[in-house]
Amino acid sequence: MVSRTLLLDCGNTACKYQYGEEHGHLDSTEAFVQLVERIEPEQTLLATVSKFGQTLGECLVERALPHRKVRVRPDWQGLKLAYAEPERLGVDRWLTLVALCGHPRPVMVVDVGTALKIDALDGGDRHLGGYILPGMRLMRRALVDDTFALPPVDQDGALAPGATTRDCIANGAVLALAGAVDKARAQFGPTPPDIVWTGGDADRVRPFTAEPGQLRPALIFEGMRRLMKDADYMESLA
Ligand SMILES: Nc1ncnc2c1ncn2[C@@H]1O[C@H](COP(=O)(O)OP(=O)(O)O)[C@@H](O)[C@H]1O
Ligand SMILES: CC(C)(COP(=O)(O)O)[C@@H](O)C(=O)NCCC(=O)O
Ligand SMILES: [K+]
Repeated sequence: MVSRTLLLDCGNTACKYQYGEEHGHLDSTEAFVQLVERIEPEQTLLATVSKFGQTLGECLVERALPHRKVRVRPDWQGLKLAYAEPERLGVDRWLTLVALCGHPRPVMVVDVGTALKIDALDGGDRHLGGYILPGMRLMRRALVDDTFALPPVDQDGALAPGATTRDCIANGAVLALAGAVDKARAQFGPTPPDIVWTGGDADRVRPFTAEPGQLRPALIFEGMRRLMKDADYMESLA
């Protein structure tokens, strides 16, 4: 069943899909319609935190294509969420925790997308809370939008102090995000957690942190595949 299920992970910048061995990005509803007409999935599992993802959900309804939308379940398989209102946690964040559930040591996930999200588990499937920061592009764009003199910057950054405006901006974002990740690690208790990285911009930050950790680009899909194996959970979405 999993192999004939189309998995969609719609973030605020990019909508990613997996279908068996195939994966890619979808940047329009037309591209989405072409995809489903070509592959004819048995069903679609949609995880979205974006308007575009919501539109794809409507598109599936209009075409009467079988689909389910991932919802946060506060007590999934003993995964205890730190939020008093668990349903407020972004499904993308929850899916990274689902993927890491059962990790035998404290572990911190760093998801570098539109926003940079940090969440940690204590090694016993208890969520210790997290952080939400502007991601790489948002951080740079905020400077352009709210100043008169600062230009848009596209180049990759590094940790060294800049000697041009562009380098100062590019490297400032790297410094802020890599620094935040290093600082966050110390907030999750006396045992420094393992680090797992995901998100489209992970490799723009990861090389500049103290601990390289592990890169798992498809972590959200790993979470979705785990949920697919849980018939009760899938049933609860129907
Ligand atoms: N094919 C691609 N399309 C869009 N963004 C991409 C692509 N490949 C890498 N990226 C990078 O990934 C970032 C988005 O990361 P992602 O984790 O998908 O964010 P979100 O889940 O918030 O949409 C972009 O800012 C861009 O730098
Ligand atoms: C924090 C987010 C905007 C991140 O979105 P993304 O960077 O993946 O596009 C998303 O996880 C979200 O809408 N969360 C709901 C609020 C929360 O998690 O507390
Ligand atoms: K995301």
